[in-house]
Amino acid sequence: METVQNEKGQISIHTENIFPIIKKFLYSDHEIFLRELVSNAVDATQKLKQLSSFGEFNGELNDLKVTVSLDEEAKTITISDNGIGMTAEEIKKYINQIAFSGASDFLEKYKDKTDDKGQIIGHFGLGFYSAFMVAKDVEIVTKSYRDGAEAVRWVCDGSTEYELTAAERAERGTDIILHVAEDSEEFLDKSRIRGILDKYARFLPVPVEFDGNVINNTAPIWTKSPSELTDEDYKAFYRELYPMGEEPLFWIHLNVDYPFNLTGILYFPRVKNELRFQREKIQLYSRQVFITDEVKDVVPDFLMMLHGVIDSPDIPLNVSRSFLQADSNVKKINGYITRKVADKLNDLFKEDRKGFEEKFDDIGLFIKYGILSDDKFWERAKNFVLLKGTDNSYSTIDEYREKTQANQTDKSDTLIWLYTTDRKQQDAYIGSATRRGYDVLLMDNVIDAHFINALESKLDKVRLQRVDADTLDKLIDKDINNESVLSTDDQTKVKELYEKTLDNKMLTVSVVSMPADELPVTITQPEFMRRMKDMSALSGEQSFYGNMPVMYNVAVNANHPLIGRLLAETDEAAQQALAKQTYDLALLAQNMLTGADLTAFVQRTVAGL
Ligand SMILES: Nc1ncnc2c1ncn2[C@@H]1O[C@H](COP(=O)(O)OP(=O)(O)OP(=O)(O)O)[C@@H](O)[C@H]1O
Repeated sequence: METVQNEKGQISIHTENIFPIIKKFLYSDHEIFLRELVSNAVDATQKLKQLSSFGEFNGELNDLKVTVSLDEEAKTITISDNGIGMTAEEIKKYINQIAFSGASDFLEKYKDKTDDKGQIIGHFGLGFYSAFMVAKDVEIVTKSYRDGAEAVRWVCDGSTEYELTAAERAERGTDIILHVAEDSEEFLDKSRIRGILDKYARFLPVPVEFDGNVINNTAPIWTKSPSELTDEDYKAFYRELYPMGEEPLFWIHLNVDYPFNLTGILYFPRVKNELRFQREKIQLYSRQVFITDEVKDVVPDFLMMLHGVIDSPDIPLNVSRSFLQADSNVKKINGYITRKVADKLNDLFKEDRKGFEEKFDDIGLFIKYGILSDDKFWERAKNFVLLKGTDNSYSTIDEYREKTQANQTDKSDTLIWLYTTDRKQQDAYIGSATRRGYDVLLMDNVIDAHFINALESKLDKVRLQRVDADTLDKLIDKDINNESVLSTDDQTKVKELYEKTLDNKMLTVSVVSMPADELPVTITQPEFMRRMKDMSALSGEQSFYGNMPVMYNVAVNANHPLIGRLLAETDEAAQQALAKQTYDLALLAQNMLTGADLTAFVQRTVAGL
């Protein structure tokens, strides 16, 4: 039997005192002391369980648990467990030596390597000594599980000296008693401690009791096998994570053990047409201990709008961000998650096309974002990303190619896909296009300006044009010349008349032979310039294109009967009035007639009735 020799000693033979550094360090993150101590307590109970399963511990396990308690009067926080406990020798070995050198190595390594908030990323590794971030004295009262072990007390006042004495403790296990320092009394508050526990200890595998309640779910569903779980389990867990959230669309259960360890559940939330989706909704755990919800770098950027949890002991948590990005495990994890997500989407598409279409308004944004940011994802997604038509039909890229091949291939053998960014505003143009049997895609999502560019660059011989980018004969130029009823001379006259009437350098007038049933005048905005302006508006940055004035083309339909009437008119004022009226009608069709111009138009029209 071991008898405890009372002793005082030096923890470290080094002269450098690490405690002032611990105190100053990670200032805004002092709360993690509780995570470190509670996870040590959990580890102590898990170790006992393991010993028992190996037959090395034959006593009663009883109910393994961790208790956190607060004594506001005595100004202490106590973390107790009924795990393996420690003998005096073990304290000297684990606390004085290993933990101390671990903590000082950690400090040595990371004290200069902080991020812009002055924090160490991941902040793992400080371990037991993080207690001194909030405590002036730390006391350990512990009794080993070993037969006949005696209880011991270790006390340290934040200098490198410690005291080890015999103590009283009825059962095996450990109490870590923190005598809270004056500047940390904020932690002597029930709701504060509860808040910290809820954050870090919510899914720890052993019951954690505080204030008479068990605060954690010891078996969160990501630790279970998918075959044990129902849809309702996944939904219930989502509600547990995000009580305010809408029901998720679907989810992916992640489970790998080679070449890295990772489990988790990723949920697809409903996002609709929002680019400001909520980020930082994925929580990162390491063996059920919450680490952070800043998963940037661990999860591919385009998957950041997913929700859920990832649990991996293989993600290095105490390295700076730039190291994390370069870490080969993190890269593999990124690739794995991207693959799993693509697989899931592909399955959904194959197994339930209708359901996939119904969800597409929600997941389309995300799929398109993935296509834009990750070529590997594009390789998969090109088979299931859907294009939505103004008739609300959905086609895959291949289906759409087939659908439009016959009627929308131009003279240079390029497929022209027409699209609208605003169904209402561009209604007149959509109408003209569909009358010719052309299909028009709906590209009204915030991300579509970029998606359109991506499609053009990834697909061979496909170009996208907004329905109002030019007259239809120019948009899909099949080299068919419509006969003009006007002579070349008359065409010049019409052009000059419109130029004089409109008197605007931003407008380029041309006379074009179009079918007689199209509008007499059409206003179009060239595709390239408009797209550049849209993209620069989306990026919110000042740019060359963003600052360019808007130029429009005014196409006068040579074959429209009104233009014939215009030429026949002998009075110049009447000619100009007609030109102006047809131009205003074109503006009106494009929703561009506003303010005083609109008022004048209405008055003129009323007067003419
Ligand atoms: N509640 C406890 N019961 C039994 N042993 C403990 C307890 N707390 C700490 N120890 C012992 O002290 C050692 C040092 O703890 P410390 O938290 O500094 O490091 P760690 O848990 O090994 O690693 P890290 O915290 O960096 O993941 C532990 O490995 C364990 O052996």
